[in-house]
Amino acid sequence: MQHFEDSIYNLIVETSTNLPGDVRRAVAKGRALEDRATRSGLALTTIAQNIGMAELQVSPICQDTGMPTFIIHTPVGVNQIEMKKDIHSAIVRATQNGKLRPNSVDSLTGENSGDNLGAGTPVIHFEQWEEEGVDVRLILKGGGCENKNIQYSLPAELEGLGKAGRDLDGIRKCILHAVYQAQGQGCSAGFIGVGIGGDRTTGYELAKKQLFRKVEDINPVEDLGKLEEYIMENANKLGIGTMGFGGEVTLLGCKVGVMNRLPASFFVSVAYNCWAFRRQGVLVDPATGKIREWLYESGTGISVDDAGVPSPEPVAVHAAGAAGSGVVPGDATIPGAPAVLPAAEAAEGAGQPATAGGSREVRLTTPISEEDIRSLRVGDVVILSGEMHTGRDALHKYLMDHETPVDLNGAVIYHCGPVMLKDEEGWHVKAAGPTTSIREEPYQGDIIKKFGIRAVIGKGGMGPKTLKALQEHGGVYLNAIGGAAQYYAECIKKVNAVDFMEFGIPEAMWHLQVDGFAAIVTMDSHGNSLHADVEKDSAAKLAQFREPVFK
Ligand SMILES: O=C(O)C[C@H](O)C(=O)O
Ligand code: SF4
Repeated sequence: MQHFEDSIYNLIVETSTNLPGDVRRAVAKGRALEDRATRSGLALTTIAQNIGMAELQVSPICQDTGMPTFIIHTPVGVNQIEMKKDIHSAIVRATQNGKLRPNSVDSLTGENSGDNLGAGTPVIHFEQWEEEGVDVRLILKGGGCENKNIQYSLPAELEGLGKAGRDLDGIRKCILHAVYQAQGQGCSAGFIGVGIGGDRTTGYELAKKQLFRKVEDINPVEDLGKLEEYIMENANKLGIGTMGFGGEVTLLGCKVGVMNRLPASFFVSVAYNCWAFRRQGVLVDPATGKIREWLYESGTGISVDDAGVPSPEPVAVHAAGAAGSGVVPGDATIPGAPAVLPAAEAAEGAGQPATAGGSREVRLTTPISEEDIRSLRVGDVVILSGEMHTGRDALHKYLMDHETPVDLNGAVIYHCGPVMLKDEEGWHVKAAGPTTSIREEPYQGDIIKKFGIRAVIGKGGMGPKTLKALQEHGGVYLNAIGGAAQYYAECIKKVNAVDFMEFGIPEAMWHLQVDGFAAIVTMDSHGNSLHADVEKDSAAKLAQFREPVFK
């Protein structure tokens, strides 16, 4: 198996950077359902553009390259210990080359191992089979969507849906609830794998295994096929939309599997995967270790455009130059502005009642004044230039009772754990999309006030405590498009400095010079929150699924 390490390295790179054909078709289908002029439509356009950029630059689609999880079938007699060593070595190499983010963190000390190896990482499941080849499948599932996995123990009483019994209809309710509770926080529109039965561990395993099925396959169990079809027809009626912006498309795929259970247990386990659904597989020659065959259709050449035409060449997406803050009315033209903007203008030009309608494009340069922030409203598109600072879990906790190394008055904090590489010239950003902001809810309001921060960028929105602080202090929450790591990396012109490297690369405080960084105001300083509105609205819509369907 001389070439096995190389084969695994290629598998990792392909999985991280090139979204497979079936997933792309699902994204294209979603785009066709969504009005392009709405906020969700614009988000899908950015996602499509990001998919193209990642492939072209052979860089991670999303900065969170997840928990590398391998499922491997080997013929009897193949040395699994050697294979494991090769996998580890390929993981280290992919991390060094910026194809994977260092993602393995000591749960007690918080220390990042730096090479993606550590207790429990990567995850490798071996199984023997009677075929002659070695089948290796890999999924890179990020932390944000992993956090939205959910397990139900039936019978249960479900919010909005009432009683869910130990039958197909109870399972139906669990799945709809799972989609609802994820809101936009797992970077919807998502894919779900569902495991019925098993115990708490094997139920989740079964759910994750469903994610290895092809998006377009047909369930061999007739009842489960009907259930999948029903979910695909109805989950979109929840109106959560891409990134939780509200809209027509919330779910791109649903796969359900079943196994036996104990008489006393009835688990329904749901694995939620973001749109950045990165999984691939290879069939490997057991003698040489060379790749014989790729197991999922390559994404190359498969358009993510709803019209089915080849995607346009990805272009630089930053807004060019001119310094200074200023509010630009929605119909103004900004040369070289991000791709999201022309579509927003088109919406207004056509006078469509898009949810993004009435929004403006506002250019701001850091540090930002309170006056500029107070003028912003939910729905405005902000185009930022100047310096911003990354900060996520470790930094927020730290800042609660420490000082900051840089002046944060008027500053912008970006909830982001980037992929970074260093060479003789210094640090380079390889991928830099937003992380789920709600994790900072316990700290954010206090931190905003303590340091005079004016804007927080992240994804998925924040809660009432932060909203109150934004109102009192004069701040905004800006929602960037989750997973669009190449799109945002392009806006980062320079790494000015870094603090707290001891937190590890994703958690360090990176001081980044940006130009034309576009994000949407989803929480403003007047007490408005798009996230609260969408959650309330989708909760009301969930209740329409209360009555039994599968009797
Ligand atoms: O860790 C990250 O960069 C993002 C994470 O996957 C998330 O969705 O919050
Ligand atoms: S940021 Fe979004 S797209 Fe990336 S791994 Fe997390 S949930 Fe997935």
